[in-house]
Amino acid sequence: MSRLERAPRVFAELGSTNTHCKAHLADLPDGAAVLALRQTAGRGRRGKSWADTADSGMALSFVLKGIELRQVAALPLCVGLAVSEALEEAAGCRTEIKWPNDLVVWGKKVCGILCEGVVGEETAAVCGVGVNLTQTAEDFARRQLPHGGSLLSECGVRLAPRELAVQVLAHCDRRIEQFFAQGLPSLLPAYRARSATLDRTVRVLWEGREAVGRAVDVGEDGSLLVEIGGRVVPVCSGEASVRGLYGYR
Ligand SMILES: O=C(O)CCCC[C@@H]1SC[C@@H]2NC(=O)N[C@@H]21
Repeated sequence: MSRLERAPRVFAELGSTNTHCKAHLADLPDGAAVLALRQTAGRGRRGKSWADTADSGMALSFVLKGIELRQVAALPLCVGLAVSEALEEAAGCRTEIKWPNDLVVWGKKVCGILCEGVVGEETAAVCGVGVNLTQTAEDFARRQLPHGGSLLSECGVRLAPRELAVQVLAHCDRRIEQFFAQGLPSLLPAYRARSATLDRTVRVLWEGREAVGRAVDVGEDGSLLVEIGGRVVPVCSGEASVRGLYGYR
């Protein structure tokens, strides 16, 4: 029995699939999935925008109801792993995971994930997945996104959003079931094996301060463990921004 809808509800245009799911949460069942063929006000992490995906990307969100708030913090890693696996299957191209859940190929970001907790009568999460499908290097250069890439520009593969969404939902379903049954620690070996961050020198920015250290592991709660000045410090994704010094943003 699958929890996530296998065939998403398809809209020709939405502002943001995440915003749509949050606004219609009461009417959407647990596991509902929404795909927009064009997104006019896509949202990214840390209040950033996620550019229009008309004909060039996949904008997909799904709803998880009855989730505990503490689980929402670890969910992005689970979804990042699942989408990385889905892209490998669909595009035949290995994506690495930049902690917590940006997916990169050759250091270029091809997918961003935004998981948001919603507190109401019952706690829910809305997870949004944006995949760059067909943009060219020139498109990213024009938009001043030197670290942006697409599955076409980095892997040479042209995928259609509807078909990819079905594969992404199948992989998310499997990993989310594991996440709820066995917890994040059971996913960490597979997550670590795809990490673009571990064993790298990283710059951690939080509350206006900056420190350079080495990313040594991911904790059981999903925090990044960074060795700074001989001490291992857990960094939570909600609190700090982590940038790799080499190879990726
Ligand atoms: O890298 C990021 O900052 C996260 C980007 C998440 C983009 C996706 S596209 C589908 C869903 N709807 C949104 O408005 N955002 C997410």
